[in-house]
Amino acid sequence: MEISSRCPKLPQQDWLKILDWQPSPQQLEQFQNLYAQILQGNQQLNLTRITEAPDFWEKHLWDSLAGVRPWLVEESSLPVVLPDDCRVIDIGSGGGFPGLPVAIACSAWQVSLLDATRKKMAFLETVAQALGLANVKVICDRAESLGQDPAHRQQYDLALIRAVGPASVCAEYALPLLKLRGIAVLYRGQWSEDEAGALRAALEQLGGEIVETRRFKLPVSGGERHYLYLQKQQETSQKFPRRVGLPVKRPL
Ligand SMILES: C[S@@+](CC[C@H](N)C(=O)[O-])C[C@H]1O[C@@H](n2cnc3c(N)ncnc32)[C@H](O)[C@@H]1O
Repeated sequence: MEISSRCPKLPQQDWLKILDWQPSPQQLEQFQNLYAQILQGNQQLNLTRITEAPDFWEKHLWDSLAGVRPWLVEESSLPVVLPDDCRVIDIGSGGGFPGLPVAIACSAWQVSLLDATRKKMAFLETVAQALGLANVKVICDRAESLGQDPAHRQQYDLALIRAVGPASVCAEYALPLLKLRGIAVLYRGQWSEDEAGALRAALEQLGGEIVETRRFKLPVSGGERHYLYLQKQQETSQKFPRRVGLPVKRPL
């Protein structure tokens, strides 16, 4: 492919480090093509500031997959078994992270990428096609609206959400979209007990619980990452998510 040949090569080592998972040759090629597509899309759209190959590999690919490691390596201690054709939603997907790397790694999963920005979503549609990802769907909407739409409310086994806002806002976006017992993965950098306390208070109102918190160091830069696993224990009250803008303006 012409784009790939002009694109720097991604580092190939270290996938196994901490992640305990190794992509197939086809998946490696899809990751490389994803990198090429994102670099090209970045010329028109403000998709990401992470463009150097080692950074892209670590902060977009590796980090995206670290959040779903419990299912990648089938050693999950989480109280949920995801179905083979797991329905996943990546909320505030932006340039396609973590949803696209997850769709590449878990090809049986049905991954919906949700973002409010139409141009980014149109771009992600073309990327999914170029990569041959038949398991990816793109939705252009606000999380607050989708969470009140019966076609999407309580329809997902797994919600992924990275860099979209404070944890309680992410929880208000994610919990209504989950099936009962479904899991939301909150991708965080630093994480404190104070933040955990605020999140627990929000989850009490939303019918969820933090069932696990995992901490990893990124394999190259050593940056700290936390992955929070929230489970929906009870149906979320119909009053959540609140109307567009309110979760951010007045976090739970
Ligand atoms: C900082 S970017 C993060 C993108 C990606 N998740 C990542 O980690 O690279 C945040 C994205 O969330 C989207 N977003 C923020 N609030 C949203 C909402 N309420 N509904 C849908 N998308 C939202 C924005 O349009 C933006 O693309």
